[in-house]
Amino acid sequence: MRQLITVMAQCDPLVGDIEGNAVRAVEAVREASIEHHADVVVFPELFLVGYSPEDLLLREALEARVSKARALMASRMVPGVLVVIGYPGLRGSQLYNLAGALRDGEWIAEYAKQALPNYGVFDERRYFTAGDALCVIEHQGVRLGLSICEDLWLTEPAAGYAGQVDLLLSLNCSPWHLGKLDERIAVITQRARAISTPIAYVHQVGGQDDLVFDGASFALDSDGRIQVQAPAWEEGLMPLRLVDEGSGWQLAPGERARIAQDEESLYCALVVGLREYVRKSGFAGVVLGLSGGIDSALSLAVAVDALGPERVRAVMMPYRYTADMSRDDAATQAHGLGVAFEELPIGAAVEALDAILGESFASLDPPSAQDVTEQNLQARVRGTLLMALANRRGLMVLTTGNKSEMAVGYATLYGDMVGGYSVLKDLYKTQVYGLARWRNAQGEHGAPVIPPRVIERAPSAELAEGQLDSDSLPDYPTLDAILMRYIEQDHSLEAIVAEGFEREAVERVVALVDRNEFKRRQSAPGVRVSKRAFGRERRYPIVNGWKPGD
Ligand SMILES: Nc1ncnc2c1ncn2[C@@H]1O[C@H](COP(=O)(O)OP(=O)(O)OC[C@H]2O[C@@H]([n+]3cccc(C(=O)O)c3)[C@H](O)[C@@H]2O)[C@@H](O)[C@H]1O
Ligand SMILES: Nc1ncnc2c1ncn2[C@@H]1O[C@H](COP(=O)(O)OP(=O)(O)OP(=O)(O)O)[C@@H](O)[C@H]1O
Ligand SMILES: NC(=O)CC[C@H](N)C(=O)O
Repeated sequence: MRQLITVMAQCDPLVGDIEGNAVRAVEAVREASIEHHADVVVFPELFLVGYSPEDLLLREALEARVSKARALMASRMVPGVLVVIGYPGLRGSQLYNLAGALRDGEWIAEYAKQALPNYGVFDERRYFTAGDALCVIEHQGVRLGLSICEDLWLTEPAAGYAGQVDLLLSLNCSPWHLGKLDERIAVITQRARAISTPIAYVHQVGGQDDLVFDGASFALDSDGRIQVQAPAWEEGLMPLRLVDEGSGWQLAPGERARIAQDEESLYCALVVGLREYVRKSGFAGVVLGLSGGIDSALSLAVAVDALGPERVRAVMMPYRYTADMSRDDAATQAHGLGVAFEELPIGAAVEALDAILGESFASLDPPSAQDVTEQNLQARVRGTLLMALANRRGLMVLTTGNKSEMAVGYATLYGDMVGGYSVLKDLYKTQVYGLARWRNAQGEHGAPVIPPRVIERAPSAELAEGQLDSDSLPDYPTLDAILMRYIEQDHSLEAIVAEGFEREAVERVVALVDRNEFKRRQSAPGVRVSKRAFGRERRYPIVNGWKPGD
């Protein structure tokens, strides 16, 4: 019997650290060779520069740095092992998204990605020229074909490999959103069947700005059945075996890791997104305002799971509208999770600002019931204090807004919107509730990490006496149902009304969404978990005269 061991290197590069990523690759090849007796080691798409490098791809020094990194890899390779890795490369005057093959100190073949995605979060045509040729490498008697991510999402160009290769190596960076893994597996399964060839789907893991990559690399046999499945959300080397018992090369059954689904994978995405943002940016940790409400409570739970309690600080900043229940719940949660906790009352600061503003406001009519100046001052004092704590301690402020609030502008600019990163940014409020309940159910010995009262009480910004979110917004299930139709599904105002929602509520919500693009543009980045996150995937002009309707 002959066999070929291919190791899928599910690694996490640092975008832009080209030399560092080459060193990471060299170490992974060594480990794959020692631990798994690898004959072939495959890395994800663009691994040397990391995904997505965006306009770093336009830097003049890029080509020289990539060449130096490839030379470094060539000088430190394990003899006899074939390494396939992604990088950008100038060939002639054109930049290509390449997969190169290295063996015994020599780069022996190169494949240029043919299908360049330019939708959703992708902008590859801004940088790359499409390749037009297949690439087959022979290694230890096995014919290996190369392919890069989007190539397999189209019928062509993989079709050309049918009957020509024994295994197709696919290098990928496929940003995660809810349901993505199922979508991905369905597409790649179809491709394996169509060309009747086993496929090794090698995927990046980790986080980069707003994008998260789930790993979960896998290998399919020529009937499209998964024979090897790497774990999601963690780095690792996953071997797969091609065996020939006389009747040709077949993919042998291998390890099959359990893959998290639904809330578990959503929660993992938030944890990985925050952990990698903080680690790669070099912060000592994070600080957040803990209000006794659900958004900051869930953000705190994610932060502790991502960074450990010793790198997280929580601050309760009470004012006259803060209920005792909020103070108690904040303290209970912080102590339960073992994070540093302090109370910084904001009364003196709000009063000082009121006094300074008093003279300027004196000539104006008394504020109307709708005037939010005083409410926003409270939020801005809190934001100022959090930024001061972050400055002095080398921390980053974790901002806690969710997608429902960001959609309708229910947040204060330079107030509760201060912060470097947001874990809930792409989660509707109803999803926040679901995830908080899920996290509580995972507590050790059933102990909730979020006090149940925080989940059960009616949501309030506590910026005015007896204030409830429902005073200014439809209840969250209704708000989210309208928002999901308007934002995720692009339904028009009239179409949403026709689906049975109250016209007045739909008009109000749609107007708020349209009017608050200015606020979203100034909001912190956060983990993308949907197919239609604000920012890259939903780009609207701030100033515009579009009338909502049909
Ligand atoms: N198109 C545009 N382009 C650029 N800037 C624009 C703008 N339209 C308004 N602005 C500016 O923005 C200001 C209004 O924005 P901003 O000052 O933020 O204030 P605003 O949006 O008027 O009020 C904040 C709202 O968020 C609610 N809130 C605050 C804090 C926490 C929570 C919560 O539960 O999470 C809710 C609060 O109850 C209130 O309804 C305007 O005064 C104007 O200066
Ligand atoms: N009393 C407070 N102490 C500390 N932080 C606060 C306080 N009030 C508000 N914040 C911060 O501002 C954010 C916005 O809070 P607010 O209560 O106004 O609305 P929210 O969106 O319902 O959030 P939450 O559900 O966390 O209360 C909070 O998540 C928290 O980070
Ligand atoms: N990097 C890519 O080519 C990714 C595109 C692909 N359809 C995905 O998200 O999986």
